[in-house]
Amino acid sequence: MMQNFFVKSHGLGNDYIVLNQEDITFELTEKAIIRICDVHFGIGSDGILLKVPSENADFGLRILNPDGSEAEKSGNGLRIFAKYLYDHGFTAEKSFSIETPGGLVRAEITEEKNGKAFMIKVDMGKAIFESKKIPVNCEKEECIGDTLELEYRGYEINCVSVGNPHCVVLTDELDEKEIKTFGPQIETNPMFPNRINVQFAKVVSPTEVEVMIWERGAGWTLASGSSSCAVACTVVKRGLTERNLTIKMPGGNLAIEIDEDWEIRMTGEVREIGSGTLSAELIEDLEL
Ligand SMILES: N[C@H](CCC[C@H](N)C(=O)O)C(=O)O
Repeated sequence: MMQNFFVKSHGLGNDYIVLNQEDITFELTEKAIIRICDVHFGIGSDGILLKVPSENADFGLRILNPDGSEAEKSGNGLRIFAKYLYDHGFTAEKSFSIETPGGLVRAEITEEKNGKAFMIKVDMGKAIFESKKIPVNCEKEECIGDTLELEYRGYEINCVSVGNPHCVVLTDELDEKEIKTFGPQIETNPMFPNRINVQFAKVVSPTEVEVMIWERGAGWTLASGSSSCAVACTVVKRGLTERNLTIKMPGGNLAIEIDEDWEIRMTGEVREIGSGTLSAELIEDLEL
């Protein structure tokens, strides 16, 4: 592949730039990540997916947030990466394993469109509710239905890990202004040693939940796969919905299945936006 070749794709409006560790001629420092993800000084995206070698799976993946931090897992990122591997000739298989810092998952191309991957299913692994494994500073074994006091108000929260950490707030009314105000306060609250992804979720039926997202290290995004999994696990655990449900986000819907031992499967579409090479001038600026 060409040096500094990139592909930009989105899963329901949650967009990522895919790079291959073997092709890049620069060090992917925090500064470089921030610059590449910047919509004005870079390509612009909700993060970078970096293809890396793996000893334990067919492929390896690192997930980098636009603030330069690294995530353990990304649901839309895994679906976008699976499409990249299939469409750009890294595999002819329709099912393969991917190792992430948050665990090993399996991806499957379930539907093609004009010979390219379209619908992708990912076995996201098992939900973890134990506070110390999320991690959440909470005396209780699980942080479900607990109160988090912020400066001007409190929230009842439900915390779960799907490889990366999540804090779910159940609400009757979704308000973009509210999550953009309190999302960052929850994300960075000292209760969460590694910070946390935040979702506000409204149950609309036994099989449908509407969600708004404030992502750790990325802020407001139109969709989030791991957030969808975290919300689904929360509403199932609290007996509010069935185990097979649709998570509806501003960017689109994901189908989530939670089985009896909290294994999670997520299915949804991915679309490629474009591809190209990072200019030498951008690379020069990264090294300033
Ligand atoms: N910002 C997240 C990673 C990306 C999650 C989201 N884009 C998804 O599709 O799961 C974190 O720091 O855990």
